[in-house]
Amino acid sequence: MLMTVQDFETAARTRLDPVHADFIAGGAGDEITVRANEEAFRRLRLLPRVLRGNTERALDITVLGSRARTPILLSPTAFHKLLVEEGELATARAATAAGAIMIVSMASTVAVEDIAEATRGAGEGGDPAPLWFQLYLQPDLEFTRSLVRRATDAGCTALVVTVDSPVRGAHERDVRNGFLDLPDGLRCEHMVDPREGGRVRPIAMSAEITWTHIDWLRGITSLPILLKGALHPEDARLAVRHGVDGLLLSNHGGRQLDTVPATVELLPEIHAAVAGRIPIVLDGGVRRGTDVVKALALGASAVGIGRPVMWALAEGGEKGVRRLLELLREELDQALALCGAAGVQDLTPDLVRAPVWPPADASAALPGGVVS
Ligand SMILES: Cc1cc2nc3c(=O)[nH]c(=O)nc-3n(C[C@H](O)[C@H](O)[C@H](O)COP(=O)(O)O)c2cc1C
Ligand SMILES: CCCCCCC(=O)C(=O)O
Repeated sequence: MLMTVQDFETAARTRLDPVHADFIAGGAGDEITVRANEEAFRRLRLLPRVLRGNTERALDITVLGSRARTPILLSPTAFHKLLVEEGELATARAATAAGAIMIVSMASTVAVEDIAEATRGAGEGGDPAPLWFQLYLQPDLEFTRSLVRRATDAGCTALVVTVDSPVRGAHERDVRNGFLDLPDGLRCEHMVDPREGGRVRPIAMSAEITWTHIDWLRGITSLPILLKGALHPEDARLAVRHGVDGLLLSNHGGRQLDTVPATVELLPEIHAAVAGRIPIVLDGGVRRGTDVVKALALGASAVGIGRPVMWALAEGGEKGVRRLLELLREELDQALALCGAAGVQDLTPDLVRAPVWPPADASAALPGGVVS
């Protein structure tokens, strides 16, 4: 029975090629950050309010003009056709059924136009859930401009620019497994270049990209721009100065620079740096409704999930992802109820505790004055 995100992973692993399971689970280097993301959520404690009389909870959000029925969005993940034949079409239908924002990866195996088409009429009242588009800025600016135009024309309502990848992280599992390219028959649909007779370009992860490129992007689009992967508070402040509309606080699920901090640990500092001027979405290690509550209480406007969607897609295609999103919604609603909250807007930092035990002034009272 699939009751938790962990159950989806366990079930998916029985069906998946172990090489593909490693591609999903893996991270960079020693995978210290992969583990840190989940551990950091586990370390935090919730301190609920009581007797608040909230019989129903509001889970809906509006972020950068995009309305969603849940604060849990689908972070961009590559290559869904590795897992099921329909690939991103299945994911997108499930997202729209849940009223969840899906961020389409630039490395998706279905084109954004087809993904948008698949979501039409599939949402509540016929409205599709919002689609956002993730970009790795390519040094070939004309090619990047054509991608922005495609995403805009397809109806995407925000651009998410991944900035943590001047080079690709060291995915040692993939190297050991020899998983260095997509199998025959699959391709990154957005990298097909009509100017070059339909050649499929490699995705450039380029160290040439600077804030000047962000200014350039700001100048060619009126869509909201979020930066994904800026972790330093000074870069968060620079993002605001460069006209960026939001941050996706992410360490790429531990797949880029290993040993960076867990995102939820950075959240208070980043929240203070942007000082409410732009919204923050957080991803990395979100596996439970209580994790969503913790991130929102600490200042995130929404959270993203990456691997859980991949496991659910591998386990059961569109149905699997639908069930996953329902499950997380149920967990979130229950956690809100137990916190005494009427909805996500009621979540405040005082509901979260990072335990330091024993407290400094109490340690003298322990037997022998020992600090454990
Ligand atoms: C298999 C896989 C593929 C990913 N592909 C992309 C991608 O194409 N673009 C991107 O910006 N991030 C990508 N990410 C990172 C996710 O967007 C997200 O930051 C991360 O998965 C969140 O952590 P979580 O997996 O612990 O939820 C990928 C992650 C995984 C696991
Ligand atoms: C060279 C293709 C890279 C696809 C990007 C996928 C990604 O970001 C990941 O973490 O994997």
